[in-house]
Amino acid sequence: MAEPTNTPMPPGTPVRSLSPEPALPSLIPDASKFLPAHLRTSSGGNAAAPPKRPIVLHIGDEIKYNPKTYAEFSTAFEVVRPSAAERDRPEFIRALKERRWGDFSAIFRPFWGTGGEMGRWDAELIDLLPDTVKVFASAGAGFDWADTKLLGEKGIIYCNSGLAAAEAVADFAVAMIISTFRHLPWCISAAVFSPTSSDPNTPSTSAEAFQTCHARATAVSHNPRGHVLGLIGFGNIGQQIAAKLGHPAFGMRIAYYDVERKPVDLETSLSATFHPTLTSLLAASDCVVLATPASPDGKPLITASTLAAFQRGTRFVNVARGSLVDEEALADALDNGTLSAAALDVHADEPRVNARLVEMARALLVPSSPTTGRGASGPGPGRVMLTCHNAGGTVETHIGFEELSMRNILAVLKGGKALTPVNLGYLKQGE
Ligand SMILES: O=CC(=O)O
Repeated sequence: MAEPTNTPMPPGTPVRSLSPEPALPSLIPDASKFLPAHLRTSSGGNAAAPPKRPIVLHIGDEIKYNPKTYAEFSTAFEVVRPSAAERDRPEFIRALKERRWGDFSAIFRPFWGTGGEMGRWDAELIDLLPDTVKVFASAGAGFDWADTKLLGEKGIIYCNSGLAAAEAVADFAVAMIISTFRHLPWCISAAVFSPTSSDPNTPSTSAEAFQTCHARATAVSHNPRGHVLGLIGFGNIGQQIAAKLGHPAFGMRIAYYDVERKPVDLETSLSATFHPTLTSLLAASDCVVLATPASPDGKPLITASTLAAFQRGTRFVNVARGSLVDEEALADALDNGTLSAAALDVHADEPRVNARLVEMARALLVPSSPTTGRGASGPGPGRVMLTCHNAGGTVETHIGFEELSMRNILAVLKGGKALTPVNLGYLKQGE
């Protein structure tokens, strides 16, 4: 996303795009060779001797995919990697207090699955950072695991890696959007159904489940073409979803809401219609997709009150953050027909998934009066698709996470500009 879009919005601003926009040159260099990492694992002993090169605190797994960039990175910097035990929050705090890793200049988290063991980067951790820290570059499009405002106020630029994840997230969103139109969870689960329930509405044999689905899914399934896809957040991810599902491919009509209206030529190239308010977007959409970062205050955007603005029978997809959705209100909306289907990759209380939504995802209930889709009311089969925060998770994303995080640190510590900063708005002038 262009820097302004990715800069934190003023308090109270509702949404912005999930990922940065500037086109980077390929983030995926030759990854064919595995470079043994020249890493110094902290011994847990005394502070390091004064460094000749800036120290980079590398949290999480070793670099796997980008040997060329890592060779440059580890030549330019002294890379210090705390052990797994040191990344546990109490030990991490102890180490920061002891200045065990010296006066480091950057924090580097190249992976998504590791490096977060110390928990949220809140005031407790940030206040312990040495004044030398200039940049924190991390894997991940989302950045709700760090108080980026406080980091900015301390003069530390936080760079996310949404750009590297955008294609994977957009691809996954496409699958989820199609699922809401075609009731894929029903089609999949009926084919592999094994009867366990005594519920009279539930098919009692797998053959019956198969035939029921085969016969009845038609009545509630629709082609996406011509339907309005309402994107909340129109950064790199939202734009890629629009490009994949709009004209000429799937022929959906693209609408979006973002804190910043995008340039007209971009709107034109994606045939996207801007809505100045969330309510107006919701009222116009046949399928609403969340592609925006978590609210800075952690509050949900999709609540009973915003759900009231949806058209009856709308579909809903979340590939952004679970905290953006009041899941009980969402389950109510599925129960009362406000929503005809939902697909959620992210959940409010991961790794736990809302029990009502799980029940709906498992349901093989036959609709008592199949409708034409919109306006389907009451529990219906296959209306909820739930996945395990998988949208961004591809090898290509991880190659990009590593590369982009290193490039951000190289840029900032060599006196240049961060590539994908998200908190410049909180840095004092001149920093
Ligand atoms: O959720 C995934 C990410 O933040 O990249």
